[in-house]
Amino acid sequence: MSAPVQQALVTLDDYRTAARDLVEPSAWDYIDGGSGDETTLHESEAAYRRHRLRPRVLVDVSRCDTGTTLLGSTVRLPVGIAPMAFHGLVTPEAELACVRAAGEAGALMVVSTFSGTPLEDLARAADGPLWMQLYVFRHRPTTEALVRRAEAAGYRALVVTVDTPRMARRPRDLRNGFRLPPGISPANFGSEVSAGLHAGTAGASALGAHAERHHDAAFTWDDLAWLRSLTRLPIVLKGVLTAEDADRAAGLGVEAIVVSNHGGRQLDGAVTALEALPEVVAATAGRCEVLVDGGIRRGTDVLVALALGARAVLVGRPVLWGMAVDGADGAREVLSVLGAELENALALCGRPDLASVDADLLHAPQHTTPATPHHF
Ligand SMILES: Cc1cc2nc3c(=O)[nH]c(=O)nc-3n(C[C@H](O)[C@H](O)[C@H](O)COP(=O)(O)O)c2cc1C
Ligand SMILES: O=C(O)C(=O)c1ccccc1
Repeated sequence: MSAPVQQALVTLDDYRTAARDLVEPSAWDYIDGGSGDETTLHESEAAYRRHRLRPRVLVDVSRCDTGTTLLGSTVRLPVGIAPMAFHGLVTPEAELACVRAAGEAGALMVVSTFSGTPLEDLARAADGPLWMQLYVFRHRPTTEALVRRAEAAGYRALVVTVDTPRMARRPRDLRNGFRLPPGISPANFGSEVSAGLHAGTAGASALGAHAERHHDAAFTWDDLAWLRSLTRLPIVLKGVLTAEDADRAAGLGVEAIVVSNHGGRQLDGAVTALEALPEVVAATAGRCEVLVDGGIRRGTDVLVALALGARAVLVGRPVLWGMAVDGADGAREVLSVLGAELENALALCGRPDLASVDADLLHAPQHTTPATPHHF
């Protein structure tokens, strides 16, 4: 009998299915899971399914260009890799695989504070733009050192995550007593902050306990001014979901916002990022760039986000699926599938470039929560 034919992986969901069997179960749950009932996690993908496109015809789409700029850096795709902790959970090359894939795909990469590879090594391996994600720790010298190192290594922006004053209760991690396996540790700070991540307790997550101890839950808008004064790097706020906060951020001179509910991993029951996007875009009124993440799984999802005013999207879990399947090559393939789907969708929508994508591309959404409050 001949060997079974290896099925080609042609959608991001194919990568998810393939990755599931390759990742240790408690690590899979950490990556795949969300907080609470995982309502926001599921709704974040479903929100994209409720949009319908209005294609235009008889437009020259013999060449379609997916290129743009993000805070002045040129990218071939309006897609960045979302900051995610500990890529070593899915591939031994860890974050180095991801940096290589981002460079080959012409995509932005956002490096997590909790990368398992030092941020300087990643900068040396990169040939595309890198942004550094920052968790603000109670231990301010550690936070400040991360800023200085990101500046020195050539990172082009700081992405301050503001939806994680503490880690949400994530039932899968609590049940599994999730902790880091031996050999995987945060590489960007010392033992004063990294201790305890390998210790398991039934009913608790080592990462949750860590965030409780070290994330600064008292970090406020005033402290953001401190961060602003500390560095000339552009500041990006990740985790904004309301017009009020977006307006305040833009008023403080923040250069970009990532509309995000942390991939359904923080406040369960939160609005989806796609639903929040229009009010954030309206509130910022062009004062800063707006990106969105959470649940983007198809090229048409990218198109919907752009039509609602995002400049680009970030993609999280699918990149980990790619790396679980085939390291750097797998991550590059995931980005290339997404890019090919986007390019295909642009052609079939009669939109030869991203500048021609606007709200006219969208039919009135089906059964969505209104983005602006109802007036009864
Ligand atoms: C395994 C994992 C680790 C993450 N770690 C971080 C992190 O260290 N910092 C951060 O700001 N966001 C983190 N996130 C959230 C992502 O940046 C992003 O908001 C989310 O994954 C987007 O949703 P998606 O996975 O549906 O694309 C993490 C997400 C996952 C899945
Ligand atoms: O798991 C996460 O979503 C996350 O953001 C995080 C927070 C603290 C430590 C490691 C990851």
